[in-house]
Amino acid sequence: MSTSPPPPRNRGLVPRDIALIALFAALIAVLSMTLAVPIGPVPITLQTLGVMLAASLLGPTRGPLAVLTFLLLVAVGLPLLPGGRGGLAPFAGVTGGYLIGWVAGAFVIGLLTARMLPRYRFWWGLLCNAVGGIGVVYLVGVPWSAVVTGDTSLAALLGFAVFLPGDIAKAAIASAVAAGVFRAYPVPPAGRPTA
Ligand SMILES: O=C(O)CCCC[C@@H]1SC[C@@H]2NC(=O)N[C@@H]21
Repeated sequence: MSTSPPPPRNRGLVPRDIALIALFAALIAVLSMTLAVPIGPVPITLQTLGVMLAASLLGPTRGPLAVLTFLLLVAVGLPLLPGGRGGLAPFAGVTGGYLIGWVAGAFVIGLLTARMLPRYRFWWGLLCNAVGGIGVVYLVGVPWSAVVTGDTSLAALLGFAVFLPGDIAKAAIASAVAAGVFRAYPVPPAGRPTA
C-alpha cells in the first residue's frame, strides 16, 4: 500500500506566492478606489471585500501579507485610499484602526479557512469571514475611531451598525467565491492551507 507524502508545510514564499500577494494587494487597491460612501468620518467602502478574498484564498500568511503590501504602498504615499489619500496620516486618523484591523482580520480569516479545508462550504466561509473580516476588524476599528474623534458615547460606538449590512454582503461574496474556487480546485495548490 502506497501512502502519499504530507503536503509541504512552512516552505517559505516562492515566486508564485509573491505574484499572488501582489495580485491581491492590487485587487484591494482597486476595490479601495472603486467606491466610498461618505456617511460620516468612516466611509462605506469595498476594501474589506478585498481583504476577505485575499485571506480566504491565500491563507493566514499570504493573505495578511497582501494586506500589508497594500498598506505599505499607502504608507509610502500612493493615493490608494478613497479620496486619493495616502501617506502616514491615515494610520493616525479616524480610520487607522480599521487599516490595522484588516491585517489581524485577514490572519484570523486565513487561519479559520485553512482549518475548514477541504470541507469548506459557503456557510462555513461566511462564518470565517464574519469572525475575521467583521468581528476582528471592528474590534480594532470602532474603539480607535471613538478615541480619535473624542466621541466615546455608546451611540458613537454602536455607529458601526451602519457598516454591517454591506460587510455581511461582502462576507457572503467572498465566501461564495472561495467555495467556488475550492470546489473547482479540490486538490489545494501546494501550500494553500498553511501558507
Ligand atoms: O479608507 C480608509 O481610510 C479606511 C476606511 C475603512 C472603512 C471601514 S472597513 C470596515 C467598515 N466597513 C465599511 O464599509 N467601512 C468601514
